[in-house]
Amino acid sequence: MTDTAGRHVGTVARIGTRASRLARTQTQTVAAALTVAGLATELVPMTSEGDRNRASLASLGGTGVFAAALRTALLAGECDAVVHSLKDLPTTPHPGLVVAATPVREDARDALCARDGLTLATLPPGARVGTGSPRRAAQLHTARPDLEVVDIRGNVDTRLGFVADGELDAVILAAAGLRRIGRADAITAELDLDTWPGAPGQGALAVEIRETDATGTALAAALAGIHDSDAWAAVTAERALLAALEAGCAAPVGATATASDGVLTVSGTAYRPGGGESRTAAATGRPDEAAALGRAVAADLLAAGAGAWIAG
Ligand SMILES: NCc1[nH]cc(CCC(=O)O)c1CC(=O)O
Repeated sequence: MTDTAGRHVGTVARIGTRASRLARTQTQTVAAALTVAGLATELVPMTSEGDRNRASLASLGGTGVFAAALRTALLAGECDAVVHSLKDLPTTPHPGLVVAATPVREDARDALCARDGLTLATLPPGARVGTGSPRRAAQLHTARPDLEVVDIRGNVDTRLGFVADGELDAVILAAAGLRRIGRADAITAELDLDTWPGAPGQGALAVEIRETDATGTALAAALAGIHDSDAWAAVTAERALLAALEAGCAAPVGATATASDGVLTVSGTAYRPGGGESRTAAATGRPDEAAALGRAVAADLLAAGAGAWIAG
């Protein structure tokens, strides 16, 4: 295959993927969309430290543990594109790489997956709820100080297994991931974004490629065809908010932005790590102001005293 400038870009776009069911499903979805857009694709399996290591996300260094190995392989030319969950992607751009597409976003909400159809309101006092996320832990402590929050790790199937085998009463997971792998049946309550914002970028995918392939290639053209500009504006605002707080994906920060019909709304909430206190700020503007809006919301959160909860 040659690009519009006649350069050789390989006959098939090789898309690197982590081995988890969620990662494979997400990569296959993007590959299928690229095939429809006229590009031949092939999946290349990889392993990341985030998948190998069962230590807590925070102790692994949080941001970037899932993305790092994929990015190294991409830069080494072992694959031509990688698909990330945007919420796992560090906000600092990686030298030599660019996010070339964000497809239409899935559900950005968190979901409670509890035994016996229980909801956040009906879980009994002392119920054991699993999450590895400081944001979800702070949200749980805030909404239900009487619950026991248990730090867990593992992929989506592993976490659902803790409820199935009775070790935990519930776990909190991203609704998007559950839907993508066909496990929406495990959801007993979806958590409203107004009172329970998800992680910045949650529910959105990012396709990252080498900067040198970003213009004039068949890969770039096909990616432009699966890009959703509203999803891009929303996640750009949420990630600018996170970056301006100098916080990573392990920070107790939720953000939710929506773009439609030329209007972008951005809201962010920072939590005291142990729960019990939070600050929320919001802004509205145009999609092309996404990054500035996100930074403005972050500045309001810092002015309201949220900085002390995010540092460290
Ligand atoms: N940190 C793991 C991770 N990264 C992306 C998702 C779900 C899919 C998404 O949010 O887009 C998950 C699992 C979860 O939080 O339940």
